[in-house]
Amino acid sequence: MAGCLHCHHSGASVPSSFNHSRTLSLERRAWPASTPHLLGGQELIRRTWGFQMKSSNGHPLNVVSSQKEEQYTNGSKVEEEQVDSTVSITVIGASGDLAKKKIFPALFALFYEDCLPKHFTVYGYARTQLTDEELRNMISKTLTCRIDKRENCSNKMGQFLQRCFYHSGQYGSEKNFSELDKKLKEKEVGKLANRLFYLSIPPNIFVDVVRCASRNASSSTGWTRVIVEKPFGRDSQSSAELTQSLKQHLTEDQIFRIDHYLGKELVENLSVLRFSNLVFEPLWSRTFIRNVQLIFSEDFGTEGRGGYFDNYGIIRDIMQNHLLQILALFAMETPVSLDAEDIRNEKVKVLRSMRTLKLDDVVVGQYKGHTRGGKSYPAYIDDPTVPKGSLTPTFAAAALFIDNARWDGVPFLMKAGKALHTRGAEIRVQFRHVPGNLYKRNFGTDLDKATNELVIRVQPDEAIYLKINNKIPGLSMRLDSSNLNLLYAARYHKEIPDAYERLLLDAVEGERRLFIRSDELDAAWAIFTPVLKELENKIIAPELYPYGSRGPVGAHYLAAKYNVRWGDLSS
Ligand SMILES: NC(=O)C1=CN([C@@H]2O[C@H](COP(=O)(O)OP(=O)(O)OC[C@H]3O[C@@H](n4cnc5c(N)ncnc54)[C@H](OP(=O)(O)O)[C@@H]3O)[C@@H](O)[C@H]2O)C=CC1
Ligand SMILES: O=C1O[C@H](COP(=O)(O)O)[C@@H](O)[C@H](O)[C@H]1O
Repeated sequence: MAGCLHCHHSGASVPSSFNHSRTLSLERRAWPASTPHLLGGQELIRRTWGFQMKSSNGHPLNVVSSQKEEQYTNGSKVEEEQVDSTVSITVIGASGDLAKKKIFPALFALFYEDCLPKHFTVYGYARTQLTDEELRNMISKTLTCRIDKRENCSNKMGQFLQRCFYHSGQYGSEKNFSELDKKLKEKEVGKLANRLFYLSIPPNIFVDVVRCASRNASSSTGWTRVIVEKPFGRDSQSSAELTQSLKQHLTEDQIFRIDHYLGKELVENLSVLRFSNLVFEPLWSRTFIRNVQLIFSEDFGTEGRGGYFDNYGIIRDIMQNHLLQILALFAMETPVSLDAEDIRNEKVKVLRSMRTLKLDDVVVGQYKGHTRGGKSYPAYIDDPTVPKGSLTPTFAAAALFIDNARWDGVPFLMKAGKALHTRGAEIRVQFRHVPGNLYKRNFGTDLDKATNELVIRVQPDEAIYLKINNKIPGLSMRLDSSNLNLLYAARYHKEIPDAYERLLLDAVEGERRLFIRSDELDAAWAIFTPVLKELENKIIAPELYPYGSRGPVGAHYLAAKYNVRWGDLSS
């Protein structure tokens, strides 16, 4: 584990679980040791290992083989101090885009950095018929080594691939999951077995998989956790139904709802920036901040994912989750500690203090075909997987408000779009004007140009910069706006890990801070559901914008309504 400098990023009170031959008492517990569980109609108080006993539907999840102080593996008593543990990571939907593009590469990166436990196995599961070797071939094409550490790269890849296996099965087949269980057990023999399932599949089969996995492939000696990919429903109701269905088979503690934006380096840094710098924290309120902007743009369309996207649209795809999560982290009160529950409690409070979004405060757009420099770019509706005449927005801008003492009246503007002129994600904080500014004359009439602005560029070219007013050197008194610039590439000569690496590692460690709790999800949907319904019921036509442009002009009118100018226009 020497190479993994992860330990542990939050500095939270949770012990590291990377001590392979650690004592069981160090094991992260799914339940406090005295949590009551229903078992066969009787309530038992577990005072032993704290592993969860069973799901609410009566099926075992993390069943411990003994109620006594001893731990048994394959019938033989294992002394507390001697048990080695292993983690089996099963990627459900292993043949898919996300698995190939993100999950397997992230797992390899963790292995490469010595961040995975000593004993681990990766299983791919999908309907596609593949042999272990075929899976390895498929994965190997997407693995890369850190640019700054190429030593032993091919050796490491070989070692990693030897730990990868495949099982073909149907998503709703208990029999197929029992077969998987048997294979997992063969690799886990003699060890305390922890299991992580990653649902990298379309949402309509989430519940089937969770049912089959919890009934037939839960660990009988260690923990079982499930990472669930978005979308978590389409609105409040469907999200609540999904949560309820998942909770028939899993407890909330076992569900790791992933929002990969929370795993991005600069989003993770947001709290550090604010809570550990005296120059920022006192300014973090309506007293000094005029508006906050959360901007996401992609310079490509929905090509290849139109089928999925058309059912969701950009508000559900980006705003309700990624941008809203950033907003909650940005605006929360100081948590009691860095513990996951303390942070998530504060995020929920922000979300619940937010005003329900109104139609008047939303602008929607959709990209249309465009020819530039002899090259043609398709319209959204040219995608063969998108229904003709679709009104699904590929762009949206929205003005949101947090009705609490800290943020009363401060507009939080969001803008997200596909097929725009650039790719990026950033947080822009525009500060108020300096009262009675002595240098007012030097800015001419446009005081907004003198606004201090803090920019947190999440991607690409990660950076934090602060626009300040400065005297241009020389004999005259002329001012300009310059940047105090922290460009990550110049400051840190280290490759930034992919968001999925951080999140997978957290899930293995049982760190829930960067995963979405069900009450957060409910609060998030409550903000957006009414407007989503209204857009659909009133059949609101999106404003068309050319592929590769800056998006609909309506976004500027919306900002102007709140006396805001989008900060990305001047960059
Ligand atoms: N791709 C991305 O960039 C992102 C994806 N996500 C989410 O991650 C999850 C996985 O995404 P992605 O990999 O793109 O999805 P895919 O469409 O590639 O599906 C993954 C696998 O699921 C199986 N599958 C696909 N459609 C069906 C179906 N209708 N019924 C049963 N099985 C099906 C296929 O495997 P087989 O046929 O072999 O069983 C496929 O390889 C989704 O929930 C998606 O919303 C989230 C963020 C980004
Ligand atoms: O969740 C999603 O995110 C991607 C953008 O992620 P990024 O890390 O590449 O910025 C987006 O393309 C996709 O539509 C959405 O589902």
